[in-house]
Amino acid sequence: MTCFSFLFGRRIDSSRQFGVVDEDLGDVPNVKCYSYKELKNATGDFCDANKIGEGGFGSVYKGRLKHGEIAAIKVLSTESRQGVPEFLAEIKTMSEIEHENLVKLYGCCVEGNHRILVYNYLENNSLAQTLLGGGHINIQFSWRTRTRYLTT
Ligand SMILES: Nc1ncnc2c1ncn2[C@@H]1O[C@H](COP(=O)(O)OP(=O)(O)OP(=O)(O)O)[C@@H](O)[C@H]1O
Repeated sequence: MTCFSFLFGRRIDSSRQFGVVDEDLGDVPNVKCYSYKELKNATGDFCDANKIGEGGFGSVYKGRLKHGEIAAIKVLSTESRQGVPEFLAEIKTMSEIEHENLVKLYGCCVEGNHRILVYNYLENNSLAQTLLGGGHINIQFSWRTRTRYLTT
């Protein structure tokens, strides 16, 4: 509850940079809120050495949270084609779904203009990279296996 009061409280400020949010946040379930400071510490100040990827949302960093959990920390970039509505939609969707094959949303950070999502960290990068090669991947599939995954 505290988290979403906080979201509401910051909506006006964040709208300057990310655009006004029309979404009804009332039905968003409780999600853990992280401080920007904790995520900054977790990622070594979002340093390049900890950057693990880049998506439509912005940069993704690997970090160690204060209780030791390793997390994938997705920072909404100001240049992102996605905005606060997509950020909120991702929180809503991911907090409602729990499945062994889906990444788990630990929580988010909404502080000033910072919009950050915190997920559990998955080894071996994305399935696409594992199948297509490239990057530092520990799994090596045979071409027969790759073809099977790509055609099913
Ligand atoms: N939970 C995670 N664990 C480990 N690495 C991750 C995790 N989430 C994202 N990444 C890395 O960050 C990259 C970008 O991920 P992100 O989810 O932002 O975008 P995407 O799904 O690749 O693309 P889009 O945002 O356009 O849908 C991924 O390809 C992956 O390498």
